Amino acid sequence: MRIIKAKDYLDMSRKAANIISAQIIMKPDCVLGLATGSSVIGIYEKLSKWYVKGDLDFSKITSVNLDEYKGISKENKQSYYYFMNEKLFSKVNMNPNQTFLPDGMESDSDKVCKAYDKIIEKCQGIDLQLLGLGHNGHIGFNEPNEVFEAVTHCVDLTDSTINANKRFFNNIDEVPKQAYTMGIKTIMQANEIVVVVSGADKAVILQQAFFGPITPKVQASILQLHKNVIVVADEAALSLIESHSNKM
Ligand SMILES: N[C@@H]1[C@@H](O)[C@H](O)[C@@H](COP(=O)(O)O)O[C@@H]1O
Repeated sequence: MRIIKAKDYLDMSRKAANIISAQIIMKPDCVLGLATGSSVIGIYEKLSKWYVKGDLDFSKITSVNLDEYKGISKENKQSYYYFMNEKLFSKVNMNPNQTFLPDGMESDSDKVCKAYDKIIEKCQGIDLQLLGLGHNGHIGFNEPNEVFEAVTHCVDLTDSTINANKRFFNNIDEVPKQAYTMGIKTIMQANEIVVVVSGADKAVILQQAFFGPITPKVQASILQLHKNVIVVADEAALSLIESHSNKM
């Protein structure tokens, strides 16, 4: 695992966007595993700008997103589909037939999850997986658990996640209680993983996830076992980590 220290959110976004750009330039038909959340917005802004400048071409890229709320339509502004479309897909020349998220409107969980795993399987491997880090250590919507779930599944969101995400909704009752998420095995099979973490409020969980014991109670801790993980974090998020740590 490599940790790249960024000055602040903007610097973190620029550094992470550079890693993703390098992937796109070196392999124009790569498969990107994409994420939602505040931590990745700056990255999508950079990638969109570089596309407009003519530096990046997304036409051959395939993307598979980590997760989607259950019971929310694509048109709903809080859906992850809407987020991805607004922040990235509509800003670059991605082929809409090659961007995938779990179908939040399908109530048959088994059907959605199996269909999504088929899509991922057809991609023949994720070249680069982008991840944010939840305050409870979740990646995608893999919430603290007794086990690491392997493939796409339906999750009951924890109160802390519902609470953290209520800022995007009119009130807490509107926050969906369930979501579909890619599993840990699928994430771990990605060739390269880039985790972005920003802010003092993520300092404790960053320390637990990357320097604590590997446990399904902190799902991100499994990333310590991946051979090619880059954590791009700002100074505030890294404030509890000794700068002489051999991971930095
Ligand atoms: N499902 C998403 C995660 O994929 C994301 O990493 C996390 C952190 O979000 P933020 O970057 O806004 O802190 O939030 C959500 O719950």
